[in-house]
Amino acid sequence: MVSDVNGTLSFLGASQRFAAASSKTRRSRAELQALDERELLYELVLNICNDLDVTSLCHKILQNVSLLLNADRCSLFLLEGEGSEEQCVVSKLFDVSANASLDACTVDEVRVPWGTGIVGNVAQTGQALNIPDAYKDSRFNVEVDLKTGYTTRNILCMPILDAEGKVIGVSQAINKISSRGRGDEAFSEHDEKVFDSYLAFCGIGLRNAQLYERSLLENRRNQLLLDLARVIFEEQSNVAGLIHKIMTHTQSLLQCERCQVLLVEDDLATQGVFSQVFDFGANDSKEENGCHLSCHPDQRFPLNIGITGHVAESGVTLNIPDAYQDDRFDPKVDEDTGFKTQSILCMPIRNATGSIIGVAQLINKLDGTPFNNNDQYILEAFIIFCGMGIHNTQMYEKAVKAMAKQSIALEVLSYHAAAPSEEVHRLKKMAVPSVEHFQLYDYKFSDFVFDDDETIKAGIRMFLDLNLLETFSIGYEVFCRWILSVKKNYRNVTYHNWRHAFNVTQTMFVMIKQGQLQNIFGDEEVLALMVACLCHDLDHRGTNNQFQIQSESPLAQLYSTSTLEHHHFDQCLMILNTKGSEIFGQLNKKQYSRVIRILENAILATDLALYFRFRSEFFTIIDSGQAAWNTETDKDLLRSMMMTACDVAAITKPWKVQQKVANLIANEFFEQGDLEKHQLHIRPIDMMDREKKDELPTMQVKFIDSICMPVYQAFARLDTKFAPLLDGCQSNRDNWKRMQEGPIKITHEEQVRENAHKDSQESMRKKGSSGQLMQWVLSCVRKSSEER
Ligand SMILES: Nc1nc2c(ncn2[C@@H]2O[C@H](COP(=O)(O)O)[C@@H](O)[C@H]2O)c(=O)[nH]1
Ligand SMILES: [Zn+2]
Repeated sequence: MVSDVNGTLSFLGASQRFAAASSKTRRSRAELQALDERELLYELVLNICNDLDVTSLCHKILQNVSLLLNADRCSLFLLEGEGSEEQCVVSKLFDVSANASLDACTVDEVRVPWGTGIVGNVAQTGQALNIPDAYKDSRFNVEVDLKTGYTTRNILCMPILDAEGKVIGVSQAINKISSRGRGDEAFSEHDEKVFDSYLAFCGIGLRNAQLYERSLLENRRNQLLLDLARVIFEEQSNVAGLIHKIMTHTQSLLQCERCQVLLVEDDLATQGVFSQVFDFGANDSKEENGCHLSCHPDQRFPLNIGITGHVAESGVTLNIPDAYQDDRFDPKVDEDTGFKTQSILCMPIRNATGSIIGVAQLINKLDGTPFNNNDQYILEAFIIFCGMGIHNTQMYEKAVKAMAKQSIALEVLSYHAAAPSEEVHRLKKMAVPSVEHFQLYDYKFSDFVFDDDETIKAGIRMFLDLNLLETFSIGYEVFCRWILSVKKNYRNVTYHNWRHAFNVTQTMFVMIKQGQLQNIFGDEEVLALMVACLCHDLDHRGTNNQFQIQSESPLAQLYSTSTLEHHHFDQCLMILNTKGSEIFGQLNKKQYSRVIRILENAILATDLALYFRFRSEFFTIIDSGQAAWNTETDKDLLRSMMMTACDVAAITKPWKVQQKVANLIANEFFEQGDLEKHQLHIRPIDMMDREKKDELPTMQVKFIDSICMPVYQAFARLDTKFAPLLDGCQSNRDNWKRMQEGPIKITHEEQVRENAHKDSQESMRKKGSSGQLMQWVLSCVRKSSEER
């Protein structure tokens, strides 16, 4: 250990201590004494001018001073705590004689308060003191003589100034050795001059050595901080491990008996306590595994007690030289352990936002001195890194916990999301009527005449008709559980409920069948599209993306764009992964990832923002007649546009159906508008404002013109098989347009057509019930073939 900038012991290595010492061999004492005064002064200046090690330099200065002045002993003090309240001079080397080696000279540090005694006085005034009889001078402290048994007779004490004339230390020569062999000779005026001249050079040399030492110190400190930063960023997974590493570094750097880190509880419910205390002793193992690091997560104690409590609450650093003299110190902490606390350096640890997350406390420096500014300076830098490291690690631990919680929540959710076995078995036993029974090939299909069970059966029928269960080896029970689970995961909201999803799926089914799209799409795409339609609004809350953002819902925090659509897809995956509902369970890896990719794109495509982004590209390839339906890009575009066409297909339905659905949509919009008014305190847009309900016809015309008409026109251009969608949309537009002027009068012809459609639906339904026996027979056949 060597001295630091303040003149106190620090951590520079022994090799560095002597590295800078002059390489020039010193002349013998006899040779030096033979020189005249000018030559001697020159020789002694040369002797010190290359030494950049403060301690070795001080030793040389004192040896030279005792030679130069014929003094028996010399001492040197350096200024510490410059400009602060604690400003003092601290002995560097004490009572050095001309022949004493450096090792023999090292003494306990003596601190002389500013202005006190002879040394303190010289430091304060910057004036030399030549005292012929020390015992007659009131400033002389006899204690030292009493302690050492040495008798001080006379003293020559001089300030050491730097190049700017500032006091940087004090040197003192004691007891002039008389040339006449008598003991009564004091230091002369001539000695004062010689001492003054020599100290002028010494001051410059000392300042240079101090600066050099400071730069070494700074270098070493930076190196240590870099090491610490590396350690901190290596260890991000566990707070205890990280703190152990930090404390090992801190203890070895600052050489103290104990190093403690106390973490503040950040859980709101238990705030106001230290939640974890880590204690590392100088003799504890550096190995994390076999370490004596004691961490007591269960020993929570209040924040407002003792030194650590004071620092945690006030955020102020405390540097206490004698703990027992400080009222805030609680001596009980030593009682049980037998440990004697002497000095304490205690600092708050802050995170990146400046909040106090803990406290670091160092106790008792190994060399018995109090903690100095230098220690404080180093610890401060350490603490910044520690704060970052602890904060990051805590965040990481929290994230790991949150992930674990999330997977538990998912497990629970998945359990409750699945349809109950009784329902699955009940459905499994039911007959599934034909496509004709439900009129599933009809663009004019409406679900209103069917109950929930029938919609489920119609859903199954569509998948059976497309041969998807057989193609992908989907077990019938698995499929029943899956479709029931999908239905169960739609909320009972006004419009975005199971019925809407079911109708969208039916439109997709007609488009595929009537448009003979199985010639373009493979089975995987058909499967993905049908699943996408049925799942595309899963867990919809009856409020749109804008509402999620405005209400800062957790969903919006998770996904900033296509918020709900991402959530619908997540829910879809959750059901697909639920035990017993894995309809993709028999797909090979390649098929599975392709189907999932198409499924995700299709669900996301129901965000109208994406429809607007991609539709012009679609219209261009349709109009150019250059569509390449064998390429993934064009097929992807086609699938996305089909999702929109199916999603808004209520607009193509017979007028009565359209009116009913438009009212459901409008009511759900108004419910959102109410929430916006009363919860978010914002004014809803006209479409969601129930006060503007009379404007529904105008809004429907706008909706048709801006969104629906362009997509159905494009499909009608693509293939006339899709024209009924456009016709239905056009007819509804006409009706809404007419309604803008007043209540609609339906023409006789329109009424006849509407009634005919209704009758045919009703009669198919009835036929379905009278033909139940037949269906039952068929289902038995299917069941027995499955069992086989
Ligand atoms: N103003 C109207 N908006 C409608 C109508 N039908 C549907 N929509 C809106 O279109 C999107 C479809 O996306 P979804 O996946 O959420 O169903 C959505 O914003 C609907 O509210 C209508 O007749 N009028
Ligand atoms: Zn939808």
